Amino acid sequence: MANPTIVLLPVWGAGHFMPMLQAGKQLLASSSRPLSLTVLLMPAPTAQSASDISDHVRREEAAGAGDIRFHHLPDVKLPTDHSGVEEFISRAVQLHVPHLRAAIIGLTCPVAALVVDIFCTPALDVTRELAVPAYVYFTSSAAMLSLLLRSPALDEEVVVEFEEMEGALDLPGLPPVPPSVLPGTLLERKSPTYKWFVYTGRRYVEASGIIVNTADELEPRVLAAIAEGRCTRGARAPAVYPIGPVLALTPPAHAEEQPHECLRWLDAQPPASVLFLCFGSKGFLTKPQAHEIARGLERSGHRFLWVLRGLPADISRGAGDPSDANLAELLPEGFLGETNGRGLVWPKRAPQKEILAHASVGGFVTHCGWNSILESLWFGVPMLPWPLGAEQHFNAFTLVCDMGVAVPLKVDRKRDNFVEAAELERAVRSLMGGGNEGRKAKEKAMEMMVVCRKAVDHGGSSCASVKRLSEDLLGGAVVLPNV
Ligand SMILES: O=c1ccn([C@@H]2O[C@H](COP(=O)(O)OP(=O)(O)O[C@H]3O[C@H](CO)[C@@H](O)[C@H](O)[C@H]3O)[C@@H](O)[C@H]2O)c(=O)[nH]1
Repeated sequence: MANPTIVLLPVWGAGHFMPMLQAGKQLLASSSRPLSLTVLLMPAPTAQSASDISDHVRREEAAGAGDIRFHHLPDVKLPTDHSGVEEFISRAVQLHVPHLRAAIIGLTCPVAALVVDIFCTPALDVTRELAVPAYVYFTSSAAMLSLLLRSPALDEEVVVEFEEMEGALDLPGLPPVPPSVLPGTLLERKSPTYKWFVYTGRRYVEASGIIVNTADELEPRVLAAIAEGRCTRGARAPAVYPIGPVLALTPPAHAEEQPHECLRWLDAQPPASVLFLCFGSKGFLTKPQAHEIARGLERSGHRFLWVLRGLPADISRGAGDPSDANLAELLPEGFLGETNGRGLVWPKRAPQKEILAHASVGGFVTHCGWNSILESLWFGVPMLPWPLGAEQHFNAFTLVCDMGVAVPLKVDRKRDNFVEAAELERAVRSLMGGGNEGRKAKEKAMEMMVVCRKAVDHGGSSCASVKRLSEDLLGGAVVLPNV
């Protein structure tokens, strides 16, 4: 009989697809018996995501490493009347449920599990029907997982909107959480995205396990709280496998390849002197905000490498990718000339991981996507958190208040996450200027770098977790009637 296969159902965003595939590859590599990967690809909703994914698939197929098969699911008519990204993805996944079912039934080998992205809760219906073990691949932090698992209880305990409640929220394993940092999905209880969040929290307990892109040593208290059932009202929570940091690191460039222009610019800068600003795969800035940043950076006097992206061409879809920035239109007149030599503004997607790995980078202004945070920790770079949406305000809170790897930045969430020039200048000076706050964040980030690398090394906690997971998957493999 053919080797058992792990079926992956990723969603298309850069912060979801790549880490999930990478995790799947780690599982194949650490399994004691041969396993294969079947990756189900839902058609991506934007041209950029579609081309990112097909590039990635092409590279994987060309490399031919491991037994990995990609299976394209048919097109569906995507929703256009959604109220948020979460609802958009979740409804798209719902439309794919029949295709998913057919794809799994059509497999001609035993199925070890279906591993679904955090947005793919509707797929759990298929695993239940076919009695296939279901696992969730959680692309965000364990802190965020604890919030999700605890959300059905919070929904009953708190009767007003969270922002109107008195005091802080109790999330086991974390310092008291101010409601103002909760993900936007939780801030309006009547909204479909709120309902989606609580529904997801309720259904996660059905999974055989939750694979989390974190390490035991990064979030020890939260992981312990989940394992002890303190986030699920004492009920046994699904087994949690912290296997991170899972980072899809770019292989070193061939000697004959020219390094990226941003890296060549960094080569000419002193060690740890450059502040790197990048707002994730979806982040873009308006002209007033870009002006404010420009003024803040100029006045701070520090060196910077700023990835500045413009408005998506089609903003109505909620999932649009930012466009290449028109710098002449977005930046104040004269800014590029005045900062020439100590600053570089890059208007397109940049090789973030390679930039964070560069010795000249000393700080990172990040939108607090979980992958960006892990990448920053992996290279020991302290952060200035500038959350823009999703669970990023909550991530920013944990970076500052729990991990201590970031200097706080005042972001006005009620004004579309606006940051004033003076506030940015203050925070940049604090992070990059050698003061107490910045030094502490740097020390902590260096500590976390060691922790992250140890965790995935042989004998490390995440390495052990991947092994345990691959054994559990092998043990649970199901033979469907078609085999
Ligand atoms: O110019 C760029 C911009 C981004 N990246 C990469 O793109 C990924 C971005 O991932 P992440 O930092 O997680 O941000 P998002 O793409 O915004 O991720 C979504 O998914 C994450 C994981 O669930 C959530 O934490 C975020 O809030 C959500 O917005 C990272 O690997 C970056 O290195 C680049 O290489 N170059």
